[in-house]
This record gives sequence, structure tokens and C-alpha cells, in this order.
Amino acid sequence: MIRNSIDILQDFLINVRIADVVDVALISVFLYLILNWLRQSASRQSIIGIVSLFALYVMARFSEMYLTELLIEGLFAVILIGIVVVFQSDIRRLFERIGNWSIFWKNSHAPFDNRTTNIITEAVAKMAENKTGALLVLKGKENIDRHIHGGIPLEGKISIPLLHSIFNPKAPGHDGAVILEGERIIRFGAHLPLSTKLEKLSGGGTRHAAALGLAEQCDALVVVVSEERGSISIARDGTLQRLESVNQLKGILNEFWETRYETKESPLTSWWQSRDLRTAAASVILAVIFWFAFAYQSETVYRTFSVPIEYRNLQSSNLVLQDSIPLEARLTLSGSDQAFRLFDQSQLVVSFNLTNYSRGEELVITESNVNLPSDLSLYEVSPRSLKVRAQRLKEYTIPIEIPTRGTLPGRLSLISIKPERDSMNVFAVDSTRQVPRSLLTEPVDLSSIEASTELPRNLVIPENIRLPDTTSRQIGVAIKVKAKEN
Ligand SMILES: Nc1ncnc2c1ncn2[C@@H]1O[C@H](COP(=O)(O)OP(=O)(O)OP(=O)(O)O)[C@@H](O)[C@H]1O
Repeated sequence: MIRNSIDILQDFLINVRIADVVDVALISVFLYLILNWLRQSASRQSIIGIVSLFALYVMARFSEMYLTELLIEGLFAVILIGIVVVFQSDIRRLFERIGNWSIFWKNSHAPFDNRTTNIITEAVAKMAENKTGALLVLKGKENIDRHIHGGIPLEGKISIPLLHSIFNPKAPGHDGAVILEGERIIRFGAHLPLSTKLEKLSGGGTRHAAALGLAEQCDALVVVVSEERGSISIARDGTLQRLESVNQLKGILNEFWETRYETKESPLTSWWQSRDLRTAAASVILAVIFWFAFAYQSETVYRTFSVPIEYRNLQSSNLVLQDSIPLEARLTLSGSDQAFRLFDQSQLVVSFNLTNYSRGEELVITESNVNLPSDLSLYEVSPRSLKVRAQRLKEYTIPIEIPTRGTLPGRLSLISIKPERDSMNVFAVDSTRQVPRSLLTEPVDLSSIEASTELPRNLVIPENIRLPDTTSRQIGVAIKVKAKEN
């Protein structure tokens, strides 16, 4: 039993590559982001739905419930579009957070101290007592500009009289929300997005809907004082909570500052102590499970493919292949199932460079002739060696001839038709029977000639002839005529 486990462990260590470790690390980071986001996301119900669907898929895959697996795979595109539509704003938020790295780092630009908490709690307590409606937004790590409209910008240090004067019902700016960044009031009279989840408002009206609406879309903390009831509520992470006492508000504010802003501890220590560590551990464990479930494959799998054979550099080596050369070989490859899954068979090709080919030489298919990915190897080939009948071409110089068609108009007589050069060097198989005596151009139509002229004409190249790469297939033809004397 112990021996068996040691064997399995050994097998595992041999099979694991550095790329696999990086694979697991990347997936862990990805899962960490997703889990962190899920924890704060407003759409938990739908998330539970998706996770259940995924769990069902994994279960179906491992218990070989083909129909269920097929159905979920078939609906994958539809599910994906559904997810994007349902979580549009959440996904945008996630990418924004990744973009400004706010998932990992706390906000260091907005200092705070207990004074800020005391000012807020004292001012809020007073306003609750006097039944003065108020809406205070405490910015988190995320940018909230996109969600906030209107209002009046302000650069003021928070104070109790300032808050009271803003929310004074007789003051013109009391409608709307005050936006706080650390200890600074940066805007007042601001308009927040309204929540549509009326069931979460527990009797509150638009002020409470505005608080919840913002908390659904970002990580800000919103404090609401009800004008009607004199109650204090807070909205955060997509929930609205009515508070029992001002002391409770103090605790929540302190916790909010600690999680959102930098404290004296190093970020690593506070991250280590926060519940993010649990999320990180869960991400790594999940990534390892996924890796074992989907990627790890210790068994070797063999697959056979028909692969095209390509003969390169025939031109530069002046070779022609003769009929019945092999154009396809059957290759049996070995590797893990995972490697085959990521492998694009249509790219596979056996390729021979014939630059230094000598006549009669056998071409042997080895791994060096096949563009195999590094995680697959060549196990068997059929045929292993290829007999190619090729002939080297020889250079000949042959004259150029210009055929004509029709006759010149009656008033003209022909003096000469001359190509710009008399002959051309061509390549042909070394056999006099195959080399034409002259190289023809397209015919010149004499009936369309009005005067002496020069026309470009294409050469007509027979199949068994090859022009050197640098030679143009077009040449100029000079036609000289003169008017007939009456
Ligand atoms: N979108 C919004 N953004 C910011 N403030 C808003 C928004 N909508 C309404 N308010 C504020 O809420 C006030 C109206 O509150 P309303 O009585 O309708 O809601 P409520 O939740 O019942 O509040 P209260 O308990 O204080 O009466 C407005 O005068 C305005 O100050």
C-alpha cells in the first residue's frame, strides 16, 4: 500500500512540469479574483445558480453521464452570453478593479484617523435625533465617478458644522448625497443610482434606494439618516442594514477604513490577517482540484493521423519531382490526453528541405521533419522512408519566337517584329526531347497595328520548363511597319 502510494507520488513528480506549476498559480490568481468578487457581488443568487450548473457539469463528466454533459456543453455559448448579459455591470466592475489593482492594494491616497469616525458618528447621531435626512457616501477602493451624477464639487475637510450646514433642510444643497474621500468632502448634492430591489428597502423610499443603488455597483459605504423615522442605516456590498445604535455605526466605519485604506501595518501583514487569506487558500485548493480533474494525465495516449508531406526548396535546388511521389504519411503520436486536447491536428505537416538533396537518396521521416508540439512525440510512422524520384534541371538557352495573328491593314507593310532579347535562359530536365526549340510569346494581333510600336507580351512557358526566379515573364516586342507606296 505504502509502496503503491510512493510509486504514484514518484509518477506524479516525474509528470509535473514547470508549466503545470505556473498553470496552477495563474488559475489560483484568477479564482482568487472571482471568489473575491463573488463575496462582494450583489448577484449572489445567480452566482449560486452558475456554480451549481458547473458542479453538475463536473459531476456529469466524471460519472460519465453523457447526455447531461453533452447538453451543458451544447448550451455553453448560450450560458456564456446569458452570464455576460446578467452580470454586465459586475463584470465591468471586476475589470475596472483588476485594471487599477484595487483588488490587491488598499487606497493609500486618503488618510483617515479616529477623528473622522467621531465626526461622522456625532453628526449622524445629531441628524437622526433631529430627523434631518442625510446621505453620506464613503468612497472605497473603486472609482465611483461613473455612478455619480450632478452635485457641487467641494474640497473641504470634514467637520460637524459643515455636515450640518449641508444637510440643513433649508440649505439649497441638502438634497442628494455628500461624497467623502477619507477625511475630505469632495462633492455634495450628488445624485446616486437608484436600486430596483424594492424588497431590500424594508419600507425605505428613494433616499434608501439611492444608498442601496450605489452599494450594489461599487465598494463604497453609504450612511443614510431617515428624515421620516430618524433611523440610521448603512448600505454596503449590495445590502441595506438598519442600525441599532450609533456605536454600531462607529464599529462599521472603523472596519471599513481598515479594509479600504492603508494602515500602519504592512499591506502583506494585514492581507495575511484578513479573510482574504482564506479566499486565497480556497483559490489554490480549487485550482489544484481543477488541475487534477481537467489537466493532469499520467497515462500515455496514442493517436494516429494522416499527415501531408511537403517538399521544400525544390526551386532553389533546381529539382523536379516525378509522378507518384508520396504526399501523405500516417503518423502515430504519443503523449497525454491533455496534450492531444490542446493540439491542432490541421497544423501538422511532414516537411523535407531538399536544398541538398542528392539523386536516389531516401527520405526518412523522423521527429526533426515533423512540427510536433513539445509535449507530443513521434511513436510510429508509415511509411518510415520515402523513395522520391527527382531529377535535377539543367540550364538551356533557347530563342524567343513571336507568333502573329491576322494581317496588317492594307496600307501598311511589315518591316520587322523583334523581341527585346533574342533568347532566354531556362531550366529543363536533362533530356533533349523535353526542351522546346524556341520559347513562344502570346501572339501579336497584326490587324490592330496602326503604326510602328512596342508591345509587352507574356511568355508562354511549357510545363516542363522553369524560368529562373529573377526572370520576368513579360518581354517587349518591337513592331516596325511602313506605309505602302501607291
Ligand atoms: N437618486 C438620489 N440620489 C441622492 N439622493 C436622493 C436620490 N433620490 C432621492 N434622494 C434624496 O432623498 C430625498 C427623498 O427621500 P424620500 O422621502 O423619498 O426617501 P426615504 O428613503 O423615504 O427617506 P426618508 O426616510 O428620509 O423619508 C430627496 O429629497 C433627496 O434628498
